[in-house]
Amino acid sequence: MADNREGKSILTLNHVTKRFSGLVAVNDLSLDMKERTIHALIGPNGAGKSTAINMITGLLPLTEGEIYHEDTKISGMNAHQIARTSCSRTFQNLKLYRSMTVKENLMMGNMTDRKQGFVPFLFDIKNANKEEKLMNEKADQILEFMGLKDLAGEYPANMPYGKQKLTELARSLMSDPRLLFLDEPAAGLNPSERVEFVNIMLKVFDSGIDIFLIEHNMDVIMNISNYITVINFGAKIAESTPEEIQQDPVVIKAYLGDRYKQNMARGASNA
Ligand SMILES: Nc1ncnc2c1ncn2[C@@H]1O[C@H](COP(=O)(O)OP(=O)(O)OP(=O)(O)O)[C@@H](O)[C@H]1O
Repeated sequence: MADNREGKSILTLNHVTKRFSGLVAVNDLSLDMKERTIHALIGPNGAGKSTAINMITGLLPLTEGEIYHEDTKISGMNAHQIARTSCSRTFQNLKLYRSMTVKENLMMGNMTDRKQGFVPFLFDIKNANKEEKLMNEKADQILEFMGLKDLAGEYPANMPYGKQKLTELARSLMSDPRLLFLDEPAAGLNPSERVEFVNIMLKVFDSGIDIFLIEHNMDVIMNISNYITVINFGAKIAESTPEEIQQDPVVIKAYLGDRYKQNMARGASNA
């Protein structure tokens, strides 16, 4: 896929830093994600990836710096305000409601992102009924799109982990995002679930939603991302296309390791 570096910026981080008392978790990180791309943020454990995504989506305040979604400054906004700028996310650890069915989880996801909040919804019965009908239809469409229609009435605990992950992704689509943040979407998936998830991610991208993702699985990263930013100890050490990143000696030393390089060489000679 083309990396679209000349395109319009959809997410911009300007000199973003996060300090937890003495520890610098994210250190002067700048990044420019272009629209119509899948942009990956990678790095070793503890490099600061989750902290970065938590700041971008409003779960953590920045210590320094600024973040923009297109031309809107989103640093300083809370998570709900940022969600209303057409950003949506999934989490490293699933956050599904265990006592609700798959479809109820989708509808609840939309409820928490509602523009007027939850309380007016409770008192405005006429509009609430209309809105519930629309949400119902939308949930059905998304479940169909994601291949989850047959599981609409199922409870998450009764489903394989891969389907639970897909349910979380489906719920994140209920708010009509333009930009989707995925925090380790392939973690815990078996190889066939991983293939299914990647295919669905690409389908979501093809539907017009740009994707920013954190992921440790290099097959996933190298196969689907257009552009990669690599961080180590909170600071950016490289950014480029997947082809260039996997050849970058600094990235190999800090993260990918010599074993990855040898596997790549073996793969190339077997091709
Ligand atoms: N709330 C917190 N308070 C103090 N330190 C924190 C907090 N959250 C994260 N850290 C520290 O900040 C650093 C970056 O952590 P972070 O979870 O962002 O890394 P990561 O790259 O997402 O790691 P992983 O790949 O293991 O998920 C780590 O040293 C971590 O211990």
